[in-house]
Formats: sequence, structure tokens, C-alpha cells
Amino acid sequence: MNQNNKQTLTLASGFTFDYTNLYGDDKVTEKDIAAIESRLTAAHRAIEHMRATGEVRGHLSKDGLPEKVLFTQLPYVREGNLNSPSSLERLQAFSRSIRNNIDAVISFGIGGSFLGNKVLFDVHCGEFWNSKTAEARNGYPKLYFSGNNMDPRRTTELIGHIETEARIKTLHSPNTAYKVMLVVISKSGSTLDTMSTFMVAYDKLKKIGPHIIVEVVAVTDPAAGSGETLLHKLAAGQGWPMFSVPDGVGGRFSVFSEVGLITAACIGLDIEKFLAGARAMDEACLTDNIRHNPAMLNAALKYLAAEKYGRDIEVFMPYADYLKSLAEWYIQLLAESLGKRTDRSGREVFYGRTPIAAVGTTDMHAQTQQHQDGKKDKVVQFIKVAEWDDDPVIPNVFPGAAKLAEISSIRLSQALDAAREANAAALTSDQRFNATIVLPRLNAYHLGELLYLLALSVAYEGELADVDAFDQPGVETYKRILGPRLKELKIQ
Ligand SMILES: O=P(O)(O)OC[C@H]1O[C@](O)(CO)[C@@H](O)[C@@H]1O
Repeated sequence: MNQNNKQTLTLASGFTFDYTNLYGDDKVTEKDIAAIESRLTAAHRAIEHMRATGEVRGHLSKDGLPEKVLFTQLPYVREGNLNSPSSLERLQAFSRSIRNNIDAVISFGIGGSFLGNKVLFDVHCGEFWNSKTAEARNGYPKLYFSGNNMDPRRTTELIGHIETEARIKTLHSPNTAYKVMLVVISKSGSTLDTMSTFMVAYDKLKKIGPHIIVEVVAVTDPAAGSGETLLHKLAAGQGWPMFSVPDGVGGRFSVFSEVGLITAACIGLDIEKFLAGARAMDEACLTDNIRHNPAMLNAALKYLAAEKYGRDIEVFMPYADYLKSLAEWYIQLLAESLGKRTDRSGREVFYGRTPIAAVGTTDMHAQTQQHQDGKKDKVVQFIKVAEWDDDPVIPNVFPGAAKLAEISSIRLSQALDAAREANAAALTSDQRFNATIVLPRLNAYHLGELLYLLALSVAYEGELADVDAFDQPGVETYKRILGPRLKELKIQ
């Protein structure tokens, strides 16, 4: 830390949290941190206690019962843990069974049962996966998402697209069927958006004809008895294979569980490396020294930026197209974890930073005007990728055009990074708080580090703000209004 006036925390992997523009004079100060020292110590103890026992003071389930918080166990693959050598082997066997066998997977889910899966897909597969040959996909199926909305047009078009793909396959090889696997992910097992689109697709695809074979896999809470989910009951009745959303792992923390790992298995993303990255981040956060603990440091700086300096909005801005879904995952994590009406004593506090998704450089031509000249109520969290697998040099194709010749002979990544640095410098010149996380590369390991850092940070911030970071009572209010209205809509 502190080379050339830079404030950075770098892990052995090269993963770096650069908080130079968030800490110091005219920013969050050393004195601010010192003023909350005892609360930081208490927060760290609470996280240690959560890790050891799963207990979080004041946390209750949706039904008002004590509930453990176990996501910190997920990176550790041990027999008896939520992820164990045998559960991972089952996922690998599943992965082998669909490779060179299933043509397409449709993953149904919303919120925590979708957003993390989309991040894994985008980082590993990119935009053009479904247009690639099976060989280029290494035998893994095409993958589509559904259920993350109830949009009638997209749902219909997706089914139509699968039907077309099946027809093309049978035209080329008349005696073969097209195999589509519907992976239905829902912890509660009855979420409207997920189950409605699943039922529409299941029904339509099953009726198309014998040249389409439909298989279903369910991912839901494994509880049996009175707590059994509707999806679990259905899967048991229909004989669908099942994977689990373990008890004590909330949707927005479930990317490290079979919820996220099933997508990894479908596309061939390295599960062990992903969990190893998360584990390395957890280990880095074991220390009570804030200068060495990335989650505690990130949480403390953002908490102080909000509480002391009114920076109540967090703009999450990766400089990478394929990390836009990461910003969307972060929106749920931050909004559901920290957007709370009351603290843990029941006092009204209306806590939480409002998350905004942005992508650099795209949103420099859209949002940056607001970030630079609007209210000073934001922290901009940049994400930088240090090294890219492919990195074209801008060629000097039109030497006669001086302005274009000027930008030639530099790599796209250099231009991208220069733009991010210019944005950060411009914001800093007007006391607009920002920080940068540097990922050495865009791969499963560093993604594991990053997602885990953000998840653990909200746990720390929940402690600092004294709010329950693991419930989401606010989403029940509209659900209570919606339920009866849906019943009235029933077509006779
Ligand atoms: O996995 P489920 O139970 O379908 O829930 C999906 C999402 O809905 C929410 O409960 C909010 O409505 C999220 O917390 C959750 O990730």
C-alpha cells in the first residue's frame, strides 16, 4: 500500500483494491476510520462468529424464525460442508452427461437464481456462444436464460427459436432428435416469474413433436416434510434430477452453491478455480487489520462515504462489456442486503446506498455527465481488467486522416484504460469519490475473488449499519398485493 501516494490493497494473486480516490484529504479520512474503530472490531468479531457458527444477531427467516447464514462455508470444499468433494463430483458427472449430448439448456430463474448465473455465462462464454459450432463450444450446449421476466414476446420468441433450431438439426440428420434441457432454479420453488415461463415453455416444447426431447432439472431447497417446496414436490413426482439451494444460503449469495455451479457445469467453467478464488478472498479477509482485509476496508469506506459525506449512491462501473451482468448482480446484492427500513433494534433508519449499473466506456457517453456535474451523492466503483486474452492494436488504416492516425498503434485495452483513468481523474478533481478494483484477468478464479469480496463486504456493512443484511422484507409488500390480483385474472 501507499506507493506513489497510491492507496492500494493487493492480494498475492494480483487482485487489487485501489482506494486512492476514496481515502485521504477531502475524502474519507483516517480520523473517520479511527472514529469507528470499536465498531469495526465488533463487526469483524460478528463476521468471525458468523463464519464459525452461521449465527448473525437479529437475523430471522421470511417466516420469522432464526435462520443461519452459511454462504462463507461455500468456498471450502470438504465432506460435510455445503460444497463437498462428492457434491462437486456429482456436478462434474452432470457436466459430462450433457456434453456432446444436450443441444440447448434453458435456465429459468430470477434474482439470485439468475443474476450470478448470467455473470458466469457472460465471462466464460461471451456474447456469441450460441452462434458458435458445438466444436467451438467444446461440446457444451447452447445456453439461454428465461424466467428473469415474464415478457410474452421474448418467451414466445425463445420457444420459436428452439423449434427452428430443432427443425434445422433434423433436416441435417433426419433420424436424430433435438435435446433441450430446462433447468428450473428457485429456492422458494414457486416464484411467479420463474414458474410461469417454465410452464409455458415446458408445455409448448413438449407438444412440438417427437423430434424435440425435453428434459428437466430442478434446483431448489431440498427440505422435505412441511417445508418442502412446490418445485421439490413436482420434481420428486416427475422424477426430475435435483440439485440444491442449501438452507442458510440466500439467493443473492447462492452463486457459489449449486445454483451458480450448475450453470458452470453446463458451460465448462472451471468450478474448482472459481471456488478457489472465493476461498482466497475469504482467507484474505480473516485478518482484523482493516488495511489488509479487503471486505472490511471496502465496507468501511463506503459506509463512511454514505453516512458522513452523503454519498448514498454507488455506481458500479466495470470497463468490460461482459461484466455488465456483474453490475446487475451487484444491484440485487446491495439493494436487498442493505436497503432497510429499520435497524436490528426496530428503529427506522431507511439505510442503504442505491446501486446503479454502468459500463465503461459506454456510459461515459451517457451517465458521466450526471456523475461529474450532478449531486455529489455518489461513489463510482470502477472495475479494471489488467490483461486481456485478445487485445487488437488500432491500425493506421487511414494515414491521411490525422485524428485517426493519432489513435493508431495503441492497443484497445490501453485506450480503454486511459479512458477509465481520465474518468477517475476528472471525478477526483471535483471531490467525487471513486475507487477501482483491478482484476488481473477475466477468468473463473478472479471472478470468484471479486464476487466473494462483494458478498462479504455487504455482511460487514450490515454490521456497521446495524441492519440485517440477509433478509428482504420489502419485497413481500407488493407480493401481498399481487397474489389476490392474479387470482382475479384467471381465464375461465
Ligand atoms: O429463488 P427464488 O425463491 O425463486 O427467488 C428469486 C428471488 O426472489 C427474491 O426472493 C425477491 O423477490 C430474491 O431474494 C430471490 O433471489
